[in-house]
Amino acid sequence: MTLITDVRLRRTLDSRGNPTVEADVLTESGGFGRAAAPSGASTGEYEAVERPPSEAIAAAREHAVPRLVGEAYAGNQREVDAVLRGADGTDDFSEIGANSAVAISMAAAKAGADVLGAPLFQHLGGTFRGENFPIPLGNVVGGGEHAADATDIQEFLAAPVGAPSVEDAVFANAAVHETVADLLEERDIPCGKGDEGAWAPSIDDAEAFEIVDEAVSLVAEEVGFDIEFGLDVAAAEMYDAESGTYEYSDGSRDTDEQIEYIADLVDEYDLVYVEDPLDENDYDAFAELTNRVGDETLVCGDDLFVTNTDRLREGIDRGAANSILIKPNQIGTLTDAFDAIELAIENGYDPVVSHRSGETEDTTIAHLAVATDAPFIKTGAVGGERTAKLNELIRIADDAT
Ligand SMILES: C=C(OP(=O)(O)O)C(=O)O
Ligand SMILES: [Mg+2]
Repeated sequence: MTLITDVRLRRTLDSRGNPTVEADVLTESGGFGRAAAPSGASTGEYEAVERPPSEAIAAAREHAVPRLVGEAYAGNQREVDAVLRGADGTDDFSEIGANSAVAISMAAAKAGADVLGAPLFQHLGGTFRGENFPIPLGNVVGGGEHAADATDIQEFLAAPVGAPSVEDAVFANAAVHETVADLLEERDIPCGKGDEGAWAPSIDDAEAFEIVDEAVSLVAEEVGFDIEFGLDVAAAEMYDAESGTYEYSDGSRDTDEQIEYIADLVDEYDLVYVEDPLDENDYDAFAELTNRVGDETLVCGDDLFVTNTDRLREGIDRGAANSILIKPNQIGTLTDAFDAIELAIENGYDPVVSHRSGETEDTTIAHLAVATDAPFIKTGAVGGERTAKLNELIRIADDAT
């Protein structure tokens, strides 16, 4: 019944106004799934390859579609994803593009769920999925590669760790976002927004810490539960391999100084989450920082692990980080993302399912997070392509109770 009868691919717009790949998967018994690929700006060196959408679509039509139509079953996700890998024939999806691969993979999952008449999270997670909902990490101030002339640190993320429900958590993050705007206004700091909808003021990181710290405290007091915050440093973007230093607007830090700096920030602001605090090639420095602050905070590898089980295994062996960011398009298929989540959980690493800075209305990651019982999801705080996922989480929670 879930035999794939058609795969349609087209170019659509992402949230940055760039073209992306959208896929429709149709099945024999009338199942339908549609999904679109997101796109990163601060991409990791070891990510699967995103090809220009028109090239990715042409290559997928030539190599993948004929092997799927009339051949593979949308209800069998591992089979669909194995066909995608086989049709591509490379390690990094450089033939059909990880953007075509992930769009087809996610659309097939939705078509499989549609045939069953089950919500996607149920199809992906099965009867024995967990009962928990992820805590959303909401980007409220940012810069780096996501906004010009703003903070060096890419993302300041509200973390409503004490929220009694996913709905309360989502609204708390939006309230922190709004409170940040009030505090900026009080200080006469004009600002626009970055790619993910976070405020992107032209201030230094020290001032951003003050403002976000105050905003989370004010909102926590108002809502009556604990809200902390965390960071995506995206340190690979500021690392200069030649000099071995991290380049900030106000000077450089060598690796030891960077470790010291991050450890001090964790202590000073009780950070609950620190993503990519060090360069993507420096497992040793990640291990050293994890050793120092890993009991107090999540040290998360995004560019470090790129949702890749080989890189995660290396991290586990070396004690680098205690958390992994999961971005399906970094690796190309839902199967690969699932395997990375399972490997993480088996080894005590917290998976954090994540959006990209260039997004679409697609809500697959909300279902993936619930299906796998991931403790966190990072998908912004405001903005249509971000609220698409946040509102889907609220709907899933509503349906599940
Ligand atoms: C979401 C992120 O940004 P991008 O999609 O640009 O990699 C990130 O770095 O975690
Ligand atoms: Mg990141």
